Amino acid sequence: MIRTIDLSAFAFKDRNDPATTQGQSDRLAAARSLVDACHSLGFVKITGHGLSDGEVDEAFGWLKRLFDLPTEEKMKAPHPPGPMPHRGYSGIGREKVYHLDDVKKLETETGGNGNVSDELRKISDFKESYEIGSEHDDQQQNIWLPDDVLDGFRTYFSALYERLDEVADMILDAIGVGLGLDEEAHAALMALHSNRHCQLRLLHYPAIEKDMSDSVFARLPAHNDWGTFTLLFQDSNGGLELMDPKTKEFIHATPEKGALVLNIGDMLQRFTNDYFISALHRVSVPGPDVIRDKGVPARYSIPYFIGPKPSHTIASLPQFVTADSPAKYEPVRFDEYGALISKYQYADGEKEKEN
Ligand SMILES: O=C(O)CCC(=O)C(=O)O
Ligand SMILES: [Fe+2]
Repeated sequence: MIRTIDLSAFAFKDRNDPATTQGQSDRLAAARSLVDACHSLGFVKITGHGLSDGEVDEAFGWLKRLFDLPTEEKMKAPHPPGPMPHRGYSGIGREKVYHLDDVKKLETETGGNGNVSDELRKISDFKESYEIGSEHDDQQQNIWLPDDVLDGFRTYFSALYERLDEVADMILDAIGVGLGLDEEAHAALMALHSNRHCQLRLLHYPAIEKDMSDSVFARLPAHNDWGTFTLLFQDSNGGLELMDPKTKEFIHATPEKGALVLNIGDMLQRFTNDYFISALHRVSVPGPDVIRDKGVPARYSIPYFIGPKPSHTIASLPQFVTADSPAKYEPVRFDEYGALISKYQYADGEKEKEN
């Protein structure tokens, strides 16, 4: 079962004054539970994060309006070829999500000559997405729909980015408190979050109709997120599954009103030298029998990916490297790591390079 941790002691400082003894002990208890949950599974549900149900419902209202637009309207903000900049709209099946191990295997099998990208796309992802970053990102500019297509879209989502960024900062701070880090280590932890380099992703997995039971497609294959951690809001239809690292079984993240799902990403795994494990997760498609019987409803989700600035080098914190747990990772630059992982995300980028 996925644990649910209430972080209101951190989110509502006015109600839980950190200067008081009660405020201090409430914060410490919540932070320790959070760390404990991240340590044992690598994912957790969080309530009391500061976003009201109304705010979350409003965000999903925007997603519905966005993805209900005709394709030619959505294509007025097209994601460019290649993985960077990772911004704008990607139509159904365009972006491919995969596990790095699958890529390594295919690269070995083909001796680097075969078309890994085509192989990965034999089963395409039945989803469409829209990627948004900070308006102050110095490396990737946002690609917005013109205002006459969806009035207020840009204003709304650039504000939501900033709002989620505050939540991310609060959660990272809580993790530091829960880990009992000293000032220097806490600062190193907080550097795993750059306000200008996070990513807000809007996702729509269309309904799978009964008559589609003969087609083979994925929604989102099992993968790890490569940043620090990810916060995810999902609609009431569910579908997200995360792997328990001990039993290797996938656990369904049952939707819970008011709760977001946090999953640890590769950078926090490396920073903690495996004290936190990056959570393998997926959105699966039920078998043909289920589809034939009743189909699968559409799913909307909003992940927010937290990461450091691209040039930041992530090294394991010395206190996590011990005789019992020797160093497992070389320091790595975040942008170099990301480039390795996202290489085949957009087939057109690879083709462009070949030509
Ligand atoms: O839609 C979901 O629930 C999962 C999204 C996700 O894992 C991703 O975009 O990396
Ligand atoms: Fe993910």
